Amino acid sequence: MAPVRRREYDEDDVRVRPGRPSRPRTRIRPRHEGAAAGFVVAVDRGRYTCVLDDGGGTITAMRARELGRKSVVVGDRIALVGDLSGEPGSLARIVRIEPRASVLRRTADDDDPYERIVVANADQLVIVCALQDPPPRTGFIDRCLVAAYDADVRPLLCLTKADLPAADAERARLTEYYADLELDAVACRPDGPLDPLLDRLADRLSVLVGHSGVGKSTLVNRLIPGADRAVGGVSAVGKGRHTSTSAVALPLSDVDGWLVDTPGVRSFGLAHVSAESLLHGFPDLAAGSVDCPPGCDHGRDAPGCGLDALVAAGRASAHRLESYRRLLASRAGEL
Ligand SMILES: Nc1nc2c(ncn2[C@@H]2O[C@H](COP(=O)(O)OP(=O)(O)OP(=O)(O)O)[C@@H](O)[C@H]2O)c(=O)[nH]1
Ligand SMILES: [Zn+2]
Repeated sequence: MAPVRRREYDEDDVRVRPGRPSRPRTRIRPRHEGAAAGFVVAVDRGRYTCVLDDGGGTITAMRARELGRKSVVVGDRIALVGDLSGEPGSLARIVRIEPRASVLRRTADDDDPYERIVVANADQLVIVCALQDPPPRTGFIDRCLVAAYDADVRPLLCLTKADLPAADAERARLTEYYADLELDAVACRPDGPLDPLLDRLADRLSVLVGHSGVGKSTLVNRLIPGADRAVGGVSAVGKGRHTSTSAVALPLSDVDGWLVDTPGVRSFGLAHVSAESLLHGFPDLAAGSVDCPPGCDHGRDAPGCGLDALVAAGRASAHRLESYRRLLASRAGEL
């Protein structure tokens, strides 16, 4: 008999029946002891593409009924049983979702109560933003920062089209705007090396998010040759083949690490983020809230709000406060 490993049992597992010879009985056997570990790289209509930790093979799986209503999302670490061969037509079962290190959420709109998880276990949110064409929008970046801080995921600003004429001026403007934040940023140009970006992607699960046209697909295709992400909305392979709008995790070629492309996610609705958490997305303003009157909502008309005092004292930027209040108002359905 195999030796019993202690951690598989605890007091709840052993029931001693009174009045009988005290023979401990195992009530609960550790479930799916031999299950394989893996992680989810794509989700498509109830089918989950998973990569096995052991050997790195790719298999297709479905959810086991015992998962109940728990959703399985890209990035989830899971336990798999059944047919793990990966042969065409084979189907494994996901029997367990491991605890998530981070959960990146969004709602479709700021007033949409239905929140969905974009990616589990992400280490980093890469906010892709062009320096020109389209010009950078700090409102979008601020919104992504809130989502990142809320999810406890590191934000990285990735500035594309650094080769265009207005790039330097725009970059200076952004640096100034985010001067009070420890916000890491890299700039990319088509003719320049991607090493600074690769350094930051190495050994991480990174999620890319950006508006249409900022050069996200171009970037993914450079980082992962063969990824065939549609550039300019048109697939390199053929029309319609890459119109999927769900997230997909792709392995980086030159370094260890994964990149999650989120074609369907153009921005983050923040209905699920509380007003206080929203302030965490603005660490340069947060200090002001200690001087607020009790119950202050930090809104535009809040009397005696400490955030106004902070700006008046020159310790924070009025533009940043304006951006915070715009998000606050948008969440409250005022826009
Ligand atoms: N000048 C310049 N143009 C770029 C750069 N990166 C991308 N582009 C161009 O910008 C346009 C949009 O690029 P995409 O990679 O399709 O942008 P996207 O963010 O994936 O947008 P969608 O395809 O709509 O999702 C294309 O015409 C690219 O050739 C860059 O670094 N510099
Ligand atoms: Zn306040």
